[in-house]
Amino acid sequence: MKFTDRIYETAKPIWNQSHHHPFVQGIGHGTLDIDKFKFFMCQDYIYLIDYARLFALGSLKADRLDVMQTFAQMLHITLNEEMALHRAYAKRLGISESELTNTKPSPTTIAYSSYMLNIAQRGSIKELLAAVLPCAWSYYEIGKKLSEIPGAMEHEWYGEWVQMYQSPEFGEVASWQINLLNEFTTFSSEEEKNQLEEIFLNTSRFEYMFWDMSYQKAMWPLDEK
Ligand SMILES: Cc1ncc(CN)c(N)n1
Repeated sequence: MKFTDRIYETAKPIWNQSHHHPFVQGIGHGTLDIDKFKFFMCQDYIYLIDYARLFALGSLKADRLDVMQTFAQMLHITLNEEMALHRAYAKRLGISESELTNTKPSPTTIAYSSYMLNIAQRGSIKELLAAVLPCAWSYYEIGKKLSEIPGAMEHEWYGEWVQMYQSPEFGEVASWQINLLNEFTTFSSEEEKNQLEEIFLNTSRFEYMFWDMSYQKAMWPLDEK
């Protein structure tokens, strides 16, 4: 059994809950409150800035030129293609680019980005891959599932989002990461595999929390006025 098949099976209950979350279902059925989507887009934009840094770190840590190139390509796609979707949405939603970049991160965004960056800075390239993999893989899976809902790809607000994440180009990013992680873990001990699985589960949990945070538009639970 491939290592990624094993961790996919373990994470399935978490991924199922993400898929059935009202935020995700609201995108697919076109019923999501636009203010929640706006909140998500702003938080996701600043999340992606840190997410892109992980690919830069992957390129730095790689000891093979082809792996460096792959990480560099993923960095390019995130900064110039995925984030272009957010910039285009922001324009339509009346959010300026500086407002978008200067979004104040929510506690969940801080926790998720910090966790990933910590793993990427302190850990091995395998740990870095285990941390980023749920991001591309689960979004591709969600995009594919939502694209099967009649009208989801044509929705005036959420159609472009579904189109982007179900696209073969986005699926290729997930496949790159899956193949690399399988290759790098060929000779890993059971102990190392367990550690990598735990990282994969943690970022899968953070993915669920990100949907929920967006649905609740959850910032700090404090009144500072
Ligand atoms: C929180 C989150 N996770 C994953 C992705 C897909 N790169 C994203 N845009 N945002």
